[in-house]
Amino acid sequence: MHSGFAGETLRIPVPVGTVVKRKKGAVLADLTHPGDEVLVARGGQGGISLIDVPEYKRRKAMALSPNIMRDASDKVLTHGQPGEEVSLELILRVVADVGLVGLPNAGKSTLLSAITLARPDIADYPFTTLMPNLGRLGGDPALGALQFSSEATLADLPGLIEGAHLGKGLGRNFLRHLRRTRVIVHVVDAAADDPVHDYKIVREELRMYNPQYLERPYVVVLNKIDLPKVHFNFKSLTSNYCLPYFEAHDRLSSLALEISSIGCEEGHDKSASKDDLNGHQVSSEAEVEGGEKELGDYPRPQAVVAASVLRHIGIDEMLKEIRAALRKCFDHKLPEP
Ligand SMILES: Nc1nc2c(ncn2[C@@H]2O[C@H](COP(=O)(O)OP(=O)(O)OP(=O)(O)O)[C@@H](O)[C@H]2O)c(=O)[nH]1
Ligand SMILES: [Mg+2]
Repeated sequence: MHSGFAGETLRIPVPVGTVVKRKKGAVLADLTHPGDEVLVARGGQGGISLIDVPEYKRRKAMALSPNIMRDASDKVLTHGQPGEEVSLELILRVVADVGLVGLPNAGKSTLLSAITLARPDIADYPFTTLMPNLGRLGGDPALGALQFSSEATLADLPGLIEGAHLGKGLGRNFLRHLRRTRVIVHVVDAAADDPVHDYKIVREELRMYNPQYLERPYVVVLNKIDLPKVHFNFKSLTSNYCLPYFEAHDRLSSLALEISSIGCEEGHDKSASKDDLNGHQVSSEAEVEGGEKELGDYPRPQAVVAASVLRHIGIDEMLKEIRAALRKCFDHKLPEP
């Protein structure tokens, strides 16, 4: 019996981080490492030529298979069988250690380009970034060999808006990219009218999409401090933080203080304490456990740093804090996607 050459294996290259699942079905593979492969459809059984097969064996094979063909020169062949056909869904979840999140125009892409060799599009209008951009942060030169390496991949994500978890803006399309990140960096435009409100919108969107995101160590970058408005805005920041005229110059520190106080000490659910930072009574533990956790019940930021990523102000301090957050979760296992 003769068989022809086997057909070529069809390999479809996909980016690292691709999840392969059956359309509306089970996940077949999560390709998180370079070189990972998965067989999604087997090739068919090849056809066989019976030309040189002795007559009695040929008759036997022909009797066994209904799948027989005679060509013009009376050569007998059995047909091959078609290969498997599958419908798949390929979902990309980028593999990055750090995810940059914030409202559109906050300066996420500018930040990425300031500390890595990535050159994403940057522009003064919302939704400049439509797909995640990745950049590689080098190790900390201050550390010697064999010490903790803070090399990390950063993902700059498209801007978030209120209702993103429901699909508004670019919606859920990119919130899933945070799944594999260990550390989150919130980029906040400190020159905006109400940066605290902006920051809360983003945290709230993360919470609504996946509350686990709020448990991860995070750093808040108050960006654009080169703009005078950041330091001299005589309007109140929020209703709780009305700044009298003579304190207006200290807007930035008040902003940092207010943001760093949103949340609880790690390991201490705010609900366990009767008083919050402002001395207000908070709900009892039982009440919070029974209901949904609020932003204040999740950990506070590791750090709130002021920077201008465009003018390279505060970059060292920012990197120090991002590296500290990375170091903190260095040994922690990533949650299963
Ligand atoms: N003055 C000042 N402008 C900045 C700073 N960082 C970013 N910008 C400007 O802010 C605008 C938006 O910057 P991007 O980096 O594109 O913002 P983004 O957060 O990536 O925006 P999206 O991709 O739309 O979500 C650009 O015009 C930047 O030049 C900063 O530190 N200071
Ligand atoms: Mg961008």
